[in-house]
Amino acid sequence: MNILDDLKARGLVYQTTDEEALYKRLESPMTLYCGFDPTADSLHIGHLLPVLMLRRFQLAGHCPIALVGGGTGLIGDPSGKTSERTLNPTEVVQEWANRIKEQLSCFLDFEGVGNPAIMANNYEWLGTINVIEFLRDIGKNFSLGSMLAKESVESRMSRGISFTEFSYQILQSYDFLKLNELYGCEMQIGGSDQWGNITSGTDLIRRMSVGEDRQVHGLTVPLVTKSDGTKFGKTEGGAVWLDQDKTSPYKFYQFWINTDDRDVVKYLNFFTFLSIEEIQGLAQEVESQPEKRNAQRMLAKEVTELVHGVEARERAEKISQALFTGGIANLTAKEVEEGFSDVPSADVEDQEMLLVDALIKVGAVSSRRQARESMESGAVYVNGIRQTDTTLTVAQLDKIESRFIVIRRGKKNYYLVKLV
Ligand SMILES: Nc1ncnc2c1ncn2[C@@H]1O[C@H](COP(=O)(O)OP(=O)(O)OP(=O)(O)O)[C@@H](O)[C@H]1O
Ligand SMILES: N[C@@H](Cc1ccc(O)cc1)C(=O)O
Repeated sequence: MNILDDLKARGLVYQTTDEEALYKRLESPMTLYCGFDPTADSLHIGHLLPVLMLRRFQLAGHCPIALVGGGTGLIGDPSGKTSERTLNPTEVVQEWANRIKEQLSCFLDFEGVGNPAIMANNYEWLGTINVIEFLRDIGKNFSLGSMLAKESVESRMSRGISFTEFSYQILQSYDFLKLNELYGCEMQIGGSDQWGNITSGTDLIRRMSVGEDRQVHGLTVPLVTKSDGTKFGKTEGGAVWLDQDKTSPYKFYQFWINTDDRDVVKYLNFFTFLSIEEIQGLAQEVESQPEKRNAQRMLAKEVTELVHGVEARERAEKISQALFTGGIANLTAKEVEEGFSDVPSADVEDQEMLLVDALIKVGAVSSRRQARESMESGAVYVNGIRQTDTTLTVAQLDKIESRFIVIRRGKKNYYLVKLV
C-alpha cells in the first residue's frame, strides 16, 4: 500500500505539491525531512503530529531526517505568529536545541537496517554562512514579490515585521536545498502553517537545478483543532509538553482521556498507530456506548505509551483508576507525588496534630467548626477511607510510605499532607 493512501484515509494530508508525482515517487523509498525550532526547552503535543509523521514514513520504508533548527531558532519563524518574537540568547537556544534533539531521537530508529533515520542541525550550515555568499548565491533566487506574498509575511505587513523574520523563509529554503545535496532529501513535511516555507524551498531547489531532473515535494498536515473552539494542546496550566518534568505522564494521560467525543476518532487517526479498521471499531463504540469512553481510554493508553513508555503509562492508569474509585491506599509514594502534584498541600511536622487542624492547614476547611461538621457528616476521607472521629491525630492515621496522607473532602476535592 502506498503510504499516501493511509495518510489520506487518516485525514493527515492537508496540502501537497503535485500529488500525482508525489504518489508515484512514494512507490519506492525516499528521504524526507521535517524541522523543529528550539523555541522552548521541550516539544509539545502540537509537534507530535509532524514527529509521528516522520515515524509513519520510516515504518513504511522511507528515510526520515529530523532537523533541529539550531540556526533558524536564532531568527524566528513568523509563520502563524501575529507579532514579532523576542530573540532568545544563543546559549539558551543551543541548550534547547540539545534537549529537543534528545526528544526527537526517541521517536525514530537511527540504527534501522536499510532506512535509518538521520538527525541534523541547521546551525551546521547556517552558522557559518558568509553574508556575501548568501546574498549572491541564495538571495538572487528569491523575488521580493513572492516573498511578500507569503501568508506569514503578508498577514504581518500592517502590524509590522522585521527584516530578520522576513528573511526566515530563505533560511528554511536553504535547509531543504542543503539536505537535498547532503542526503538526497526529496520532500519536506510540516504543519499547514509551514506551506509557504516549504514551497519556497521547492522553488529554490528547482531554480538551482535547472537542466537537471531534480523534482522535490512538499506535504503538510492539518493543524489540530478542537471542536469546542479552544486551542488544542493547552490546558489551564499551559501547553501539554512531551518532557515529563514539565507535564507528568499522569497529566499527559489525563489530557487525552478527557478528549471530547467529537474529537476522539480524529485524534486516534492522528496520534496513534492503530489500524484504520481498529479505529472504525472504536468509532462505533463512541456512537453506541459513549459513556464507556473506550475510545478515549485507548487513545490515552496509546499516546502515553508512545511518549513515556509502558511503565509510565501503567502508572498513569493506576493513578487515574485510584482517583476514580477512591482507592488511594494502594498507591505508592511516587504515584501520589505524580497524581497529586497540583492539589493544595501542606507540610506537617508535628504528628500529634489533630486531623481537624490538618484539614485547616491544607486549606480543606477554614475553621475547626467547619472541620468537625465536615467530618461528622461523612464528607472527609483519608487515603480513601471515611473518617468521622474528630479526636484523631495525624499519628493515628495510615500513611502512604510514611510520607503522605491524601485527604478528600466531598466528591473530588483533594488535598495532600506531606509529613516532614
Ligand atoms: N496543533 C498543531 N497541529 C499540528 N501541527 C502543529 C500544531 N502545533 C504546532 N504544530 C507544528 O509544529 C510546528 C511548531 O509549532 P509552532 O512553532 O507554531 O508552535 P509553538 O511551539 O506553540 O510556538 P513557537 O513557534 O513559539 O515555538 C508548527 O509549525 C507545526 O508544523
Ligand atoms: N519553521 C519551522 C521549523 C523549521 C526549521 C527549519 C527547517 O528547515 C524546517 C522547519 C517551525 O517553526 O516550526
